[in-house]
Amino acid sequence: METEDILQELLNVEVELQEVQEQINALIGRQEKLQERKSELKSVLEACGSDSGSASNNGGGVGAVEDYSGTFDWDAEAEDVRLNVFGISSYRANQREIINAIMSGRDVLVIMAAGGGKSLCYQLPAILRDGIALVVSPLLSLIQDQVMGLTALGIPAYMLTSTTSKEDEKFIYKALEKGEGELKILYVTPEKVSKSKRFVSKLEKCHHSGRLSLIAIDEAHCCSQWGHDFRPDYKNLGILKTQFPDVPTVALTATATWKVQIDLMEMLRIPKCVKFVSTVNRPNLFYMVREKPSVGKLVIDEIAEFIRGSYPNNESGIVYCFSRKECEQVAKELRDRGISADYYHADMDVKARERVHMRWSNGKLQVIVGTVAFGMGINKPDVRFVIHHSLSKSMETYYQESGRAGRDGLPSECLLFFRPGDVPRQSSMVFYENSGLQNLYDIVRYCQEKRECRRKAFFRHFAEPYQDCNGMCDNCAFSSEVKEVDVTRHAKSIVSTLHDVQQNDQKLTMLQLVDKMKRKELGSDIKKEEMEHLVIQLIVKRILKEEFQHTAYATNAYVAIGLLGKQVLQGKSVIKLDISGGQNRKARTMKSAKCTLMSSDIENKLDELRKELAFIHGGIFPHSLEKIIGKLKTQKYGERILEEIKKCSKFEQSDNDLMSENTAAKRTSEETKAWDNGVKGEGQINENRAAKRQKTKKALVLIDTSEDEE
Ligand SMILES: Nc1ncnc2c1ncn2[C@@H]1O[C@H](COP(=O)(O)OP(=O)(O)OP(=O)(O)O)[C@@H](O)[C@H]1O
Repeated sequence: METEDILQELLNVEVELQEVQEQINALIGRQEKLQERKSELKSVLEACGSDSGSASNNGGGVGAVEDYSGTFDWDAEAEDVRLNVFGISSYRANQREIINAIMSGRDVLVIMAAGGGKSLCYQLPAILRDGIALVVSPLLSLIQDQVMGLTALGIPAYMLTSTTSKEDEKFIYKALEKGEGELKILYVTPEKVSKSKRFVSKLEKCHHSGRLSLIAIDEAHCCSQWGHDFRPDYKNLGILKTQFPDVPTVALTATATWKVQIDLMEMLRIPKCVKFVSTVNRPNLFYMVREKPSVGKLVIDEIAEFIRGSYPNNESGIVYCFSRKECEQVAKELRDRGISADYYHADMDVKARERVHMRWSNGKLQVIVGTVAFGMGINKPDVRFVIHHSLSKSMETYYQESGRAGRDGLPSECLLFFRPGDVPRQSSMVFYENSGLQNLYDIVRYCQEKRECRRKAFFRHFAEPYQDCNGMCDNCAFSSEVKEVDVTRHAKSIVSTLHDVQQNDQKLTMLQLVDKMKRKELGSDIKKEEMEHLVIQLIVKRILKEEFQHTAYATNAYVAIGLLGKQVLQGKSVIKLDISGGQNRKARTMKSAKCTLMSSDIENKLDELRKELAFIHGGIFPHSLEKIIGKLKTQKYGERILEEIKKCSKFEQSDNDLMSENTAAKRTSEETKAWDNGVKGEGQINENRAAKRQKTKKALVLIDTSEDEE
């Protein structure tokens, strides 16, 4: 054998070995994913076997389900606090059970969708139990909101953060150490626990004298590196359980995949916690995806048209953008089109950000155009639309971001603009994260889906059984003409083109590849945009793959042949591409959708509203009532809700004063029934109302003050 031949064969063997190694890596990755999915499906099966909303015990061994819905010693007192302190007429799903589990001294994990009412689950036991409850929360703004709300309800709540005055700090430390002064709920950031020895030592003293009532960890998904908001200081919170093993710990989050749940239970050292998982479904959100025009100005035209058409009365919304520069540009262009919009991103100084946030919260600004920095801590309940100018980095992030719409339970819209060209921008940011590319490709699949219910993707992602969408997504609400085109020939040509390119030691970006393909005669029977979709689809299916190269200023994404590329070249795969007919996607909005929508959810919402209004009939002032009515008028189902409000509003006096108690006699029979179901007699009810009116007034004063400050 000639030396040259040997060298050639050696080279071939090395190349093949490299290929085999790549395949092994990919298969190991796939194996991990499948293992994870297997466990998720098993837990779904378990959940299906038991009643939904029931508690599962992670202790293993003994019966998997515990019942916290029965009667308990503290029932009457809990009802009393719920009604008289929080002014809440009835529990929502799982709240009572969670409260009972905490009261029973158990560690608890609560997974409840945004706006579901997680705060009450730890705040109510904090009041019932003797001593001080410690709440760890990730953001100052969240803490401030909570403390302000609790203070308005007359609950002694404080925060110990960088903004706390010396005087308050002294008061808090005295309360912890000596039990002096009135302190029931103390909010801190995770940094306080992990970095302040002084604080932890005071906490130890508090515990030592039996006055640490419970520990609540809000936004607990921040513990996990697999979650979407990992915060290193959350990792150290496990010391709380180690130091205070007998104090019930409750971890709360809106979303946690199975992997995140395992991770956070380990981090917080609560392996035997009772788990309450409520559905991730947000039935009031209408999900839709639109093809994003390649010309930037046309995208803004569409966004502006959507806002003007569906939300002409200054209803609040958020537009999420990929970059800071894009935020500023989009906000300006929306303003040029007559929409009151401003931007929010991490590059602004804190004061400027707060100002924008405040104007938006007060309804003085209709739209915030933000990066992901505009995230956790947004408590505005009446956000009617969330628009994604470009795709998020994962299903989980999209669920969170779009979930900022409709926290008040009223119908709201989530619109995502997708174009394949946005994928490499995202992938070059996330490829180094744990499962970053896989997560991105999951949402790409969601965006490219033209038939399947959008909710199905969420249920699949969070390993939950499917629930009816009730026509609340574009794919369910509108019949669409989708053509399935056989593009095997094109796929083969793409792979062989890339093969030639790689042979010549060259690289192509996605757009360069598409251009090259379009120049070939073969590509001419599908449009350029369709070719882009095809390339992205081939990447998601591992026929192609993305490769990344760093320069001094950026990371560039290139397309290469993927694990399954050879199969296509050998003619072993058939590739199909869904192509939409010529429907006008702009006409696809919730307003025009014929959804059979969520009658039961609307009924629940009405019921809650009815009870609430009957309860605070004198506390709602005519101008705020007008505001609610104005907002609801533009809403689907608004008319129904409006009628209900009007029914209740006959109790209102025309001036801003409180209603005289004798008008209570005019309550409708339904409202009377709601009251009869309550625990109190009429005298007590009147007292409740008076208390609630006071609280409402107090809260309004607080809001007014903050507006003045602005
Ligand atoms: N049982 C109930 N009946 C009526 N309103 C309730 C009930 N429980 C909570 N709420 C109200 O629902 C709203 C949302 O509650 P909360 O802020 O606790 O939600 P959350 O689950 O923490 O949401 P997020 O994850 O978005 O912060 C609040 O205005 C709260 O007062």
